[in-house]
Amino acid sequence: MTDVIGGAGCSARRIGAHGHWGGARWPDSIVTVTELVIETTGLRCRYGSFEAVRGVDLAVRRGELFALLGTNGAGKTTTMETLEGHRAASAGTVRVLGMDPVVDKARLRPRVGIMLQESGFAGELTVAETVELWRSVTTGGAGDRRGRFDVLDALDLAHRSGVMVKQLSGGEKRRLDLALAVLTRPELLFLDEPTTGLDPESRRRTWDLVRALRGEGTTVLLTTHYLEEAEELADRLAIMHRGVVAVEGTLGDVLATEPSRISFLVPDGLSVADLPGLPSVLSREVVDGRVELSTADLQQDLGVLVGWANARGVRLPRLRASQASLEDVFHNVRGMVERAGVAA
Ligand SMILES: Nc1ncnc2c1ncn2[C@@H]1O[C@H](COP(=O)(O)OP(=O)(O)OP(=O)(O)O)[C@@H](O)[C@H]1O
Repeated sequence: MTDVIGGAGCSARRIGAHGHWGGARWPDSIVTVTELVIETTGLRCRYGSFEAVRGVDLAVRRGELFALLGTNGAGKTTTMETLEGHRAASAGTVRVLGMDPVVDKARLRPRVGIMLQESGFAGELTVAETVELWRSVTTGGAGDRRGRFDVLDALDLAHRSGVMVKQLSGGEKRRLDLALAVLTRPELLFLDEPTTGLDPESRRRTWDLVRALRGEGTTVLLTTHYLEEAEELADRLAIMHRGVVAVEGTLGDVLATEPSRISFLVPDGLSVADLPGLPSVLSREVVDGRVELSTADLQQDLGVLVGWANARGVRLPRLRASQASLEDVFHNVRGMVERAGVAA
């Protein structure tokens, strides 16, 4: 099991809990009764003497979209390439659709769609020829001929069918990569940074297509550097740093691992000493007359504070309350990993 902890009262799994997954709402029964399309246990991957992935446990359930986020060099691509069967694990177990992705690569290929960071298709072929070639490689020529036009259409590439791949723009190439990955309507789709370099409209189209596939039951493992992409699409997500998973769960679970904030100006005629004590406050600072609180339970502390003020007819000038953002959590993963004592 990866070395992770759960924050009190939330079901995210977070690194540093002395070898067990914590979190009150993470019932084992869910994991055991739901079919796992991807499962790794203690996954480790080496490049020579350098260990890029250092004991990762992943459990991706059928039909969910799981986002793998992380700092540069965290090991996301290495993990994905191992799941795709492109490299062997140096330790741990890996199951994809119940099979070993290296040993059973040929059996997995028709069921899995892969969008790599770099595709490397022949530049001299047209878009249509590339799609046709890829269709015959992956399905032996069988399959739905109409489907290929639908997917080119969905990604706004139909009008570029007769253009050579080398003449496509970077964003168009990326969209072609995605079109090829989804051509056979795979059960499982690996998307490695699918929207890097795309303009906002193309990104939106890509999200729509991914959502539609997920709606049809496709399981998706996505890596991305765009936090809003994970927020938009992911059922669950994990954030990696230096080869380990720092935190994992639904977006809500992951956000709940970081304190929320409340701030307001000290009301006229009162001093800081007059303010009420709040049950879940973690820290309190007063800067230039502004009270800044961090809290483990925003709803509870905000309720107590506002209730106190209303009962006394006190206004709390420039009152602001905000939950932690995914960016806040992301910024703290380095610290989480270091505090857990597993930094490389
Ligand atoms: N072929 C290789 N030989 C040696 N080291 C490698 C090789 N490929 C990757 N690495 C190293 O392994 C670590 C993990 O790399 P990986 O590409 O998996 O990270 P990543 O999380 O996908 O990073 P990024 O977000 O920057 O793309 C990095 O430190 C990288 O330098």
